[in-house]
Amino acid sequence: MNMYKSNPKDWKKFAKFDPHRYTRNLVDEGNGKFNLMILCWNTAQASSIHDHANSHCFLKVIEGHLNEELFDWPENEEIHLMEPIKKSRLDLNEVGYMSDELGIHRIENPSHTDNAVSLHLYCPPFDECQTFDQFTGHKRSAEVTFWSKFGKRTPFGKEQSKKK
Ligand SMILES: N[C@@H](CS(=O)O)C(=O)O
Ligand SMILES: [Fe+2]
Repeated sequence: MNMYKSNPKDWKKFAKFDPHRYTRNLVDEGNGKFNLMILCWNTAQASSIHDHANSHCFLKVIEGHLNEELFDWPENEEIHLMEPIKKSRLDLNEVGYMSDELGIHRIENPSHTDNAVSLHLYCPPFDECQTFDQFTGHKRSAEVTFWSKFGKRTPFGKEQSKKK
């Protein structure tokens, strides 16, 4: 991942943006052993504070840049404001690593003019994680979803219910 130098030609067809939320676009399922995905961050889009469900997470910025805020796991249920213990910036072609052992984090495209795109490898894959409210420290489970898989929009809304 470190050696790869971003070339949009390689990944453009997976990079789908949504005006309301950052998107997760599945590129490869690694025979069930890992998930490789492209995440697209419109201007000012961010994830909520979340864990990584015991998975190892490698990410590389392949367009624009991203900011990461690292937090400690909340110790108890008491209402408290979560303060970042570290803030870092990931520039184009930079690689980061995250796991539950390091804590929990939040990623943001801080730019108000430029999109950002990142390549994520999760091993093992996961379909649920926990998200945390920065203002209370309270957590809840959240299903993680793909905006597209292998370049095709994932069925959603009416289309999805027709299939059930
Ligand atoms: N771990 C997040 C993206 S990020 O904010 O690291 C996800 O899989 O959606
Ligand atoms: Fe993350």
